[in-house]
Amino acid sequence: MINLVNVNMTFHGKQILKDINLSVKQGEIMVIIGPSGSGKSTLLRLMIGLLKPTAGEVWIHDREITAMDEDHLNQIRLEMGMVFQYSALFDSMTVGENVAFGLRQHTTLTEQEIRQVVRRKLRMVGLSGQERAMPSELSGGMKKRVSLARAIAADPHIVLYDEPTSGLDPIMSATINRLILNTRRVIGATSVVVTHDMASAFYIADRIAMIYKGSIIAMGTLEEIKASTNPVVAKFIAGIVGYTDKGRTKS
Ligand SMILES: Nc1ncnc2c1ncn2[C@@H]1O[C@H](COP(=O)(O)OP(=O)(O)OP(=O)(O)O)[C@@H](O)[C@H]1O
Repeated sequence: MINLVNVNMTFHGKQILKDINLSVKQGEIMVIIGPSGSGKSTLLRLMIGLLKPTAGEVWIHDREITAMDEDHLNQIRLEMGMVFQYSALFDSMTVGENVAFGLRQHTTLTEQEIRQVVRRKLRMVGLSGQERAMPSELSGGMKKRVSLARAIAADPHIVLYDEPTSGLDPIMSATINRLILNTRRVIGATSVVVTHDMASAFYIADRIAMIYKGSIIAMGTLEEIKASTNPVVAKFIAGIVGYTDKGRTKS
């Protein structure tokens, strides 16, 4: 369970997030949509404690994390996995070492146990036998899948995804979408997915929250979002106000 209470975030005097209240239920897939620069990635980084809000509270299960020191935050992060926007694999490590990284750092599993987990997670993302490959040998979609295998290596209670389908063709996007659903089914993880890909949002979301200029302007099930009378929401989901490949919004 994730709970954001009156969260505000300011960078260099500019308010990026305003009075955000967001509750993600156990096992739910919450999708965050919104134009480029509206504060979506910032929201994810607040949830995993990489940023501290200027004001407000961030609750992970029953613990409020904003005032925690790094040691306590690291303990909380053991229960969380994050799939970063650009996969963020360690280029000098093999695929297997990437997936094993967190397990080696933070668990007491033996090497044999770690190898078994790595094999299982790579199988889950359709990359069986790729342990020895280097990230540079992989396509973008494969890198995303390795990144997902790494994020779920320790069976986290919470998985955060930052633009998991960006830059992928429709077939690979569909594969990633199915993996997100499968991850929730297999490990029961509470999931937050930031995306500008409306097809993906519609496919995987239990609920959708739309951020616009730092505020949540709509939240609800797919049907509720589709029925929104807010013109900004209606235009966004119809693709009229949206994200372009150049990272700018059009209106
Ligand atoms: N560490 C930082 N320091 C200063 N400004 C920042 C920082 N991180 C984000 N910002 C600013 O906050 C705003 C929101 O950024 P954020 O990355 O959260 O948006 P986003 O909705 O995820 O955008 P995109 O869809 O393009 O990834 C942007 O104007 C960005 O420049």
